[in-house]
Amino acid sequence: MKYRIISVGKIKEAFYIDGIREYRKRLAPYASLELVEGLEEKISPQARKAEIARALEKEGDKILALLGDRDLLVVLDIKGQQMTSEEVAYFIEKMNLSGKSRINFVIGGANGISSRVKKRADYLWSFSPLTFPHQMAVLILTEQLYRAFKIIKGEPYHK
Ligand SMILES: C[S@@+](CC[C@H](N)C(=O)[O-])C[C@H]1O[C@@H](n2cnc3c(N)ncnc32)[C@H](O)[C@@H]1O
Repeated sequence: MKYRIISVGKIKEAFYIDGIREYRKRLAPYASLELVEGLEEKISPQARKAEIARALEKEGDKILALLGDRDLLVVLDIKGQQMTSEEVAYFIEKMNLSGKSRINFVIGGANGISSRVKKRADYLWSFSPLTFPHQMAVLILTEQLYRAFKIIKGEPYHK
């Protein structure tokens, strides 16, 4: 199984870049994790609802264009289902038996994710009811994937 994070926004801040790089390095012995970023449509901070909606749809088109029949889609969504880290490990094991070839984790930009992408999702995953910046969501995701693989392999990891 391959794993791919699709982040609509770019990872720009050095401290996020460093943290994400570190967890991807730690993950490397367990899984191939690709990171696609920067699908964001440029809109002004004063953009009205209709312009935001159009941008979300264009971002949604770009995300959906990356997916084929053998792709599973997990959308990171504040209003999704919450899981413990053990449940994440079980979820990944179950997905690994699905017969598909890649799990895609999508993290939205400043305005979230289009409803068409959420409809295509196999799972909507919420880390917590708190809202995190997209870069932090990517960092949390890489750490939780690393933790999940340590649990799956029965290897120790500092609590
Ligand atoms: C700044 S947030 C977007 C906030 C936007 N107003 C919304 O409601 O989706 C950017 C992205 O980070 C991810 N994210 C932020 N907090 C999250 C959480 N608690 N659980 C899961 N994903 C989260 C989501 O993918 C979200 O689209």
